[in-house]
Amino acid sequence: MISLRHVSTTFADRNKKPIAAVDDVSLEIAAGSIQGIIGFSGAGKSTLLRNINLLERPTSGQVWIGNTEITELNAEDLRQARHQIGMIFQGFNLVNNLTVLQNVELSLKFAGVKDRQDRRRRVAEALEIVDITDKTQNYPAQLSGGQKQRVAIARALATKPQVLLCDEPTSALDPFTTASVLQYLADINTEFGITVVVVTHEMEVIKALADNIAVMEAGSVVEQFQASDLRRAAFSPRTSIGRYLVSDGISVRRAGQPGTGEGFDPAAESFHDYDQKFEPARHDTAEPRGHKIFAAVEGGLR
Ligand SMILES: Nc1ncnc2c1ncn2[C@@H]1O[C@H](COP(=O)(O)OP(=O)(O)OP(=O)(O)O)[C@@H](O)[C@H]1O
Repeated sequence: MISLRHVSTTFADRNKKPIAAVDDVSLEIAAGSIQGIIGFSGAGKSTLLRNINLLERPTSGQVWIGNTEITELNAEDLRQARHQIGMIFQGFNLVNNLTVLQNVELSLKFAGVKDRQDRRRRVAEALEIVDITDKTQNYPAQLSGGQKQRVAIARALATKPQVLLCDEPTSALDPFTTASVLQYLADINTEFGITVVVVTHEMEVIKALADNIAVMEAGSVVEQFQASDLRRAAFSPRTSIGRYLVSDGISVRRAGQPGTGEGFDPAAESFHDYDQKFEPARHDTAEPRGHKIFAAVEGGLR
């Protein structure tokens, strides 16, 4: 239902030299699925995500949401279409001098919901979905990171979108809070059938959440597979990220000791810089989506 067709986005660097942030990407994202996009820092993941709602308009190519080519829409039609596409960010992007209620209500005001009572009812519904009704009158500074992200999710859901774009949604959160936020995203996908697109550099996030995975390198999608492929013994990914995803984590060679030959080997992969951003997969407790994610830590989270 989301179709990116030959999408390219070029920026100019400080010396006016072109940077192909996204380079001829074609990607089909099935309605109701969770699509993960993973890659090196600077691979073009965020730009590609922002291409989907034209927060960053592609230099060339087409973006289709369902039967609508949104790259063709005029400003007013695009404004309407954007209400079908919610977005959350690593830094939450809440308005600091507005309460939780006012933050969520803002998206409804922008969407043109005129009736105040109607807005308030929809705010209450959205806050209920992420279990944060007790913080309605709080300001963002009075919330934890996880609570802020839940408010941001409520804000994105208030207009009842078909698509939820998530740009590094858990990168600023600790592992326990990460598990909680991922569970909400999984539940929202299951319950409302919302298509979720998640950009992240966190391997365990991709493993826990995504149905389908696209690996980006230097502006291109270089490999695609399904999460279920990662559990097939015969699956042999081409990219180092794919190999990391099927491995149990990083194996480090120690001087004078033989390597185990298992896991992801940063020395062998020439992957040092990248690896500093990545943590070993610590949670082998992740269950398939639809079950509780990270069941071991779930009890005290909500
Ligand atoms: N507004 C911009 N102006 C100029 N260059 C940009 C702009 N936005 C992104 N870029 C460049 O485009 C490339 C892709 O950036 P992008 O943020 O999409 O990558 P990313 O994979 O999301 O990386 P990260 O995980 O570090 O956020 C990078 O080289 C980046 O410096």
